[in-house]
Amino acid sequence: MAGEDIRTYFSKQQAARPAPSIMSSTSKKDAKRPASSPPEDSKEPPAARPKTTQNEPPPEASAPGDAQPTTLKLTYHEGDIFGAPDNTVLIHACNTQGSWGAGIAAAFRTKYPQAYKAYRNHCLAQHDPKTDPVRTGTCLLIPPCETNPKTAKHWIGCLFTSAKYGKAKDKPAVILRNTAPAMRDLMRQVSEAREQDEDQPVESFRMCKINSARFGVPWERTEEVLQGIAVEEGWPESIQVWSIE
Ligand SMILES: Nc1ncnc2c1ncn2[C@@H]1O[C@H](COP(=O)(O)OP(=O)(O)OC[C@H]2O[C@H](OP(=O)(O)O)[C@H](O)[C@@H]2O)[C@@H](O)[C@H]1O
Repeated sequence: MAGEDIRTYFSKQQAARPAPSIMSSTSKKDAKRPASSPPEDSKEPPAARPKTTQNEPPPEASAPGDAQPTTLKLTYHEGDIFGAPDNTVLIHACNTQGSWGAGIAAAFRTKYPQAYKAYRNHCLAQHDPKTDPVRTGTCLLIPPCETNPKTAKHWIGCLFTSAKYGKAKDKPAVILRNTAPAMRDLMRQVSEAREQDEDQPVESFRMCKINSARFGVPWERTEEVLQGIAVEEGWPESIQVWSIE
């Protein structure tokens, strides 16, 4: 991404969204929904949609000749995800219990102790795993917050794709169902953060092969879900997938 104009990296499609509360998706609007339901999408209100009959395609389906929406592209890279330049968002999958206990999450905990505190605070203080759990299908976006001056200025995107972890983790189908809304929530929050504070611009996105190890979902299934996400204005059109294998 170095040297690349970030305006070419983000989509220029028109959006019609009001601005934003940022960083956590637990907005007042969302507070009424149950813990396991994904957030509403920010598409046009239902009233604006054409009525359909049984013989007509659903409103989401495009008519013949319509331009297809741009969908998210993934590019593949080998190497250390943590070697990213400043202003990169590092994305990983998380449980809602406040644990970055193993796998790449444990590496995040070691490298970004302040971010780990922010994640714990979100799961255990802003929410409560027993009485008011973080909703799966959402994301916590943590801006660069480390106090060690040697630590790179990385944003961290925590995709809540499973409520629990270990043997109690959600089933693959549930994790996959949570993945697209969590990623869309991340995109929305990044887009809003860029509108609000130009001093901390997000310039690129790196993710590991989320869900694929401890969460037990074959990468190809997560890949298919991510590649189906329609890109909205201000969202990145591509995400880098980094692996060390
Ligand atoms: N140091 C490292 N550097 C670079 N890449 C590394 C790496 N270590 C692993 N990878 C790769 O990163 C991908 C994802 O593999 P992971 O198992 O981590 O994540 P996941 O998304 O399946 O599951 C999430 C839950 O795992 C955790 O542990 P706890 O349940 O808390 O104990 C969390 O807290 C969540 O809950 C795989 O391609 C690994 O090869």
